[in-house]
Amino acid sequence: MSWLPPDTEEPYEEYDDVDYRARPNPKANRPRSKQRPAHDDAVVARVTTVDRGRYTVLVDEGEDAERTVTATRARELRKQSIVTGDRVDLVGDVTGDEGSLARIVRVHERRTLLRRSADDTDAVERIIVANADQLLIVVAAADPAPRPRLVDRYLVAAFDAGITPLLVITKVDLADPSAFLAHFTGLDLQVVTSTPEHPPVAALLERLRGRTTVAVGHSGVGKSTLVNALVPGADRAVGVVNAVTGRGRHTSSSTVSLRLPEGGWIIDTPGVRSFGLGHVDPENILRAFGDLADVAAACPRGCTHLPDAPDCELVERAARGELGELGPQRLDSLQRLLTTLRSPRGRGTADSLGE
Ligand SMILES: Nc1nc2c(ncn2[C@@H]2O[C@H](COP(=O)(O)OP(=O)(O)OP(=O)(O)O)[C@@H](O)[C@H]2O)c(=O)[nH]1
Ligand SMILES: [Zn+2]
Repeated sequence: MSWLPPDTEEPYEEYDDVDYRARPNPKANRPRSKQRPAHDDAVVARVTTVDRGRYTVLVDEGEDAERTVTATRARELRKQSIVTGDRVDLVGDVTGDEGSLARIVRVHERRTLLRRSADDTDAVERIIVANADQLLIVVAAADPAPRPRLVDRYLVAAFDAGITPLLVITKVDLADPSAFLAHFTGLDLQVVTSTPEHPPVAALLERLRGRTTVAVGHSGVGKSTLVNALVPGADRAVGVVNAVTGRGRHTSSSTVSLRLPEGGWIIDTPGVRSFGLGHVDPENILRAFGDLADVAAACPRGCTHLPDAPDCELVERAARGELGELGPQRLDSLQRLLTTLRSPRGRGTADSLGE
């Protein structure tokens, strides 16, 4: 499992080397590290799918010898989470031949980490995807109705992870999304709209090229339809929205990496419908609003930056009209996201995902 202790910025290094090597070896007098092979012959691989302790990885990516290999994890990595998107070192049978099994012996340092908690009061986090640079948030204009607070939660997760969000509104043939989109005018958020007849393939491929993008969205919004349009042959199962619940059928549940025709990856996360945000540091959210973060540097220590915060530099400058044209709206968005973090989910239904 990939549970990690709370309040640990970079827990991986700890698990990577120090943790297990320092442990006394009950079976021998020699230090355990001496028994361990150096794995100098290890090859680098990309984890594309994780399924109950089995990892599907890609070796020699982009080369003639590129192949898919099935792997397990080395015993000493039992405390280390290994997730889709990870770069790993692989030893053993790395041929990828039928019935072969390789072994993951190291996980490379991660550039980004998209994570979630079980719920908002829970600081224990679970990593969803490693090394992604973009979060594709798929929302339907109708059927199911869009919920700004759900998108807020996705945005918080993206900003916390240092990942760029990109919003796709599907089913604009069914409803006009402008009222919904008005919620996000203060954000640096690219928005693309989609219908099955006019999937924004060119516009999206442009933004996805060469990057690793994680796609998230509530069931039934048309994410599979979109992924199929983007990745010919992806064959993501398209469900039917239940007329009563407005939800789609859950057709698959494992996170899958799909290669984009023009380079780059899209990682589909059918199982991820909610984002507990208990682990998120509000500072990371503020950091995503660079201009406001600069101003907030002059705030009192521990300032919440919420409308009632005493002597908040942001609130005061906004009131004096000194935050620029979009400033008040941006502050509004920031405050909404910070409030999202503070209000435990599950009390109301507005932002609970009903799953
Ligand atoms: N009218 C309309 N229907 C769409 C659009 N995109 C998808 N749909 C339909 O919405 C339903 C759900 O689409 P899916 O692609 O399965 O949705 P999903 O988000 O992958 O849902 P899960 O598989 O449950 O995660 C299907 O019946 C699609 O045909 C759209 O832009 N307009
Ligand atoms: Zn403040």
